[in-house]
Amino acid sequence: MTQETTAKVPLLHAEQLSSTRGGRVLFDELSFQLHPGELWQVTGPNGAGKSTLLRILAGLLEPTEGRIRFNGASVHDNWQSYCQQLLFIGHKAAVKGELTALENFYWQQQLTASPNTDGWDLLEKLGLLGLEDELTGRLSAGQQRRVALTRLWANKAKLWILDEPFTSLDVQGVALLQKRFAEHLADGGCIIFTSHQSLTLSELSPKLIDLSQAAQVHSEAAYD
Ligand SMILES: Nc1ncnc2c1ncn2[C@@H]1O[C@H](COP(=O)(O)OP(=O)(O)OP(=O)(O)O)[C@@H](O)[C@H]1O
Repeated sequence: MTQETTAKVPLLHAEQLSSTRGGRVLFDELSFQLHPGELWQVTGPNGAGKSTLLRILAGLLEPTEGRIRFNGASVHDNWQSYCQQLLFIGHKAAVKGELTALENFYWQQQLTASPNTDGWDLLEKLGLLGLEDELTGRLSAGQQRRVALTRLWANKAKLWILDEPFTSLDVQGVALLQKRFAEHLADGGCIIFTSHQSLTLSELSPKLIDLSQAAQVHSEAAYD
């Protein structure tokens, strides 16, 4: 295989995905390809099917039709290796409330056998120093979101699927997360996420999947 051919193999290939929920077609025959270093944003109004699409990509929900390939291989037939390359964070913070921020981080790190990241450095980076002894369940929504986002440092997955990762974050938190996005993309990772807001970091220029209409528009264009 030539280098040129290799470069064209998408990390994630969604083929002809359709989803009908509650008798309503959310999207139909949706196809797109995520290549290393690419950032994709799923947009659309409340109820358009953004979370549904991400849950399908993460293997948590079956599509009505269609299939997904990772590195050219069917996700369905290679489930275990897909899971090792995938980081999914849903729209709820999904942290363990009875653990501290540091314990949540170490738990995630062990779960994913990730390279060493210093937990204290990360707490400082995420503005959580001073709260290290507090149970995560007693932190504010934005602080809990920051604890959840420690997973982005405690994981070596290539593909990030993030549902509303900016929810509850303050301006500084949003900036920090965007910077982390840029690092991951520069490392050859790719990210697909939902958000009702536009990104502000100039180096991030997502491709858009717009689920505004049942027959959604797939746009290659980034923000203006
Ligand atoms: N378990 C379910 N059974 C049936 N329908 C569901 C189920 N979960 C969600 N839906 C429906 O699927 C549609 C899409 O929901 P989804 O959560 O994907 O939308 P969304 O675009 O992420 O919305 P939001 O911007 O509000 O987060 C909604 O109409 C919702 O009611």
